[in-house]
Amino acid sequence: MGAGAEQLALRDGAGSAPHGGGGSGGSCPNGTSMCSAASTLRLATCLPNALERIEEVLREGRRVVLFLDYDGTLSPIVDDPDRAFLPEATRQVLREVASRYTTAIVTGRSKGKIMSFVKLSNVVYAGSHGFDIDGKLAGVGDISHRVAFEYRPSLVAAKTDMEKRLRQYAGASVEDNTLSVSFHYRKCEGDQIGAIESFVNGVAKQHDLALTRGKMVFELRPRVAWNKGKAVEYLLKAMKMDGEDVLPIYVGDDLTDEDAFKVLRGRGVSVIVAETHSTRLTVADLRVNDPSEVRQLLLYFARRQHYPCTALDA
Ligand SMILES: O=P(O)(O)OC[C@H]1O[C@H](O[C@H]2O[C@H](CO)[C@@H](O)[C@H](O)[C@H]2O)[C@H](O)[C@@H](O)[C@@H]1O
Repeated sequence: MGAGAEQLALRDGAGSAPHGGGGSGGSCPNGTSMCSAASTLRLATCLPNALERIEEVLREGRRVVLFLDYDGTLSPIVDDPDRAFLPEATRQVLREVASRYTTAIVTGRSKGKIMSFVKLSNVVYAGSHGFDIDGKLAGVGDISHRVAFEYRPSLVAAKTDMEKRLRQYAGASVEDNTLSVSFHYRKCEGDQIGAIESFVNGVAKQHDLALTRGKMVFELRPRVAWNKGKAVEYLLKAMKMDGEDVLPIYVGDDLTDEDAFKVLRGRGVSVIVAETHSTRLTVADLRVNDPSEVRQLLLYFARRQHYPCTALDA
């Protein structure tokens, strides 16, 4: 871990080093033992705000590479997954940030869908939870990597099975993310969720797929050892950004982002998007409140004066 991140942790009111280092239990306003140094998992609300600490993190001068989740991070959560558009102000600042720092979007969305939402050519896209990577960086060239595409027929079959049962679960919808399939229950009655989970679990078993959980969504994906964390490791190498002089920063809100947070322990800085009333446990180092604070964080990168630029086309 970079010294900056370690200092951050030790000075944090939460009192624990995020990467298993020292420090004593501290004064988290929530007063919970989850904030103690002995625990790796901490309440998100115990974490310092990234907007207050980012300058300190960057002081050591490592070259920054940014990994950004989409839903709930760049784009606010909305009821209809097809209408989770990127706010125009965020697109503008993201374009600017990506012209200065190597930037990748790591999302559960299909690659096609995320490209249609973000509409920027100077970022790398890791769709389907990192199973489907595509992008082009000046000085590096094409970055393209698809994992477990042989599972596509099983995913299509699972999607068909789930669609057939949609009428039974009012409000539910199915989303094809190419190398994962989402079953959304945000608009379903609360008492249906148990039945939905058993149903989706059955479909997962039938087609030999893995089941993961997100924000009011169950997701089926190939049963292989790959996730957003593996995608980040792959990308760091492919981007030629895997040296000790590099500081990877990952911002995300969902459970699937924890895989990436874990990979960055001892190596980078992870920022969870979680509101002040959140009960979420996380291995992240820092927190921001919501996508508008993510935009403020990006704005900080866009406006920063003295920085080692890492986007090779800048
Ligand atoms: O990795 P992410 O970019 O965070 O994608 C994870 C899932 O996000 C989307 O679902 C979530 O956002 C929707 C729109 O705000 C919301 O309606 C839904 O309840 C959330 O779970 C997306 O639709 C999924 O396919 C992604 O896997």
